[in-house]
Amino acid sequence: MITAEGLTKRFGAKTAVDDISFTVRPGQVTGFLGPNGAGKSTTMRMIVGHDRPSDGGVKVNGKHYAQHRAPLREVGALLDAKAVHTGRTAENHLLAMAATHGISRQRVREVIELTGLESVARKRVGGFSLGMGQRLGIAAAMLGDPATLILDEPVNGLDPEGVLWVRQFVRHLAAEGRTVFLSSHLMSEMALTADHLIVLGKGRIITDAPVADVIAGGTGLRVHVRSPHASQLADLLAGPDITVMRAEAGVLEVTGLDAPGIGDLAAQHSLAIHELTPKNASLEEAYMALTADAVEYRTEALR
Ligand SMILES: Nc1ncnc2c1ncn2[C@@H]1O[C@H](COP(=O)(O)OP(=O)(O)OP(=O)(O)O)[C@@H](O)[C@H]1O
Repeated sequence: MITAEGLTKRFGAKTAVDDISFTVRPGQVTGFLGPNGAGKSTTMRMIVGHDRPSDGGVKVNGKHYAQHRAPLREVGALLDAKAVHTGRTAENHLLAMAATHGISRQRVREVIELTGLESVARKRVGGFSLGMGQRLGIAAAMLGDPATLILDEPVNGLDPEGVLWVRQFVRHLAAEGRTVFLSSHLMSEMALTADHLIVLGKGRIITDAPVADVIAGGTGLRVHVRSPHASQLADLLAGPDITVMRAEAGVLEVTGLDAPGIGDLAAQHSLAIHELTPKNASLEEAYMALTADAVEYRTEALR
C-alpha cells in the first residue's frame, strides 16, 4: 500500500509534483499515466526515497521508505533499467545486491527463475538486449520479495512477447495480493494490464479511478451507423445532446443516442440501415480527452 499526502516537489521555480494525495491499494495493478514531464518519475523517485519531497510526504505500508528497517523487503522498484553496472554478470549483480541487504543466494536463484533469466544469468549485462535488461531490473526489484512493486515504464522498448510477459507477470503479482504501481505510455497495454488508473498532468492528479470508469467517462458510447440515407438520418438525429459526425460517404458516428434509439428512429421514417455498431471508446481516446489541457508540447494536426 502506498499513501501520498500533499506530496510536492519543486526544482527551483519549477513545481514538478504539486500537492498530490493518493492511495495505491494492494491486490490490483494501478497504472500511472500522464504526458511527458507530468511528474510521474519524480513521484516514483520520492516513494523510494531517491528524491526528498519539498512538502507533504509518501509512505509505503505506513512508513516513509527510509524508516523501514529492511526497505527492499517492503518495496521493490524498477526506475531506470540501464542503471546496472555493465561489466558484471546478471547473477553477480543480483548476488552483490543480495549480500548488501542480507538476502540469501537461494533467493537470487529464485528471482532468476521467476524472470526467465536462467540461460543468460552468467553473461555480462553489457551484452543484454533491452528486454533482458528489463527482466533483470524486475528480478532486482523482486529480490526482497516485497509486498509493493513500483515499475517505471517496464515495457518500454520491449517486443510483443516481452510486453505480454510483463503484463502476465504483474497481473500475477497483484493476484498474490501485492501492490503494483506502474507507469507506461502504451495506452492499449495499460487498458489490458491495469485495474485502476491515476492520471497526472502538470504535477497534479487529473483522474484517480478504475480503468473501466475512465474509459466510460471519456468520449462516451459511440455508435457506428451505415445507411444509404445517411444524410437524411443525420438531419433527423441532430439535436442538442446528440453529436453526429460524417466519417465517410454513407457512414455516421453518433454519440448521445444508443443503437436501439437510432434503429427505431430510422424505422419510424422508413430509412434502411445497413450497419449499426456500438463502439466503446478506447482508453487512448479517453486519455487524450483528459490530458488535452495538460500536455506541455502539443502536436498540431497534420495537414
Ligand atoms: N532533477 C531535476 N531538476 C530539475 N527539473 C527536474 C528534475 N527532475 C525532473 N525535473 C522536471 O520536473 C518535471 C517532471 O519530470 P518527470 O521526469 O517526473 O516527469 P514524467 O511524468 O516522468 O515524464 P516522462 O513521461 O517524460 O518520463 C519535468 O518538467 C522535468 O523537467
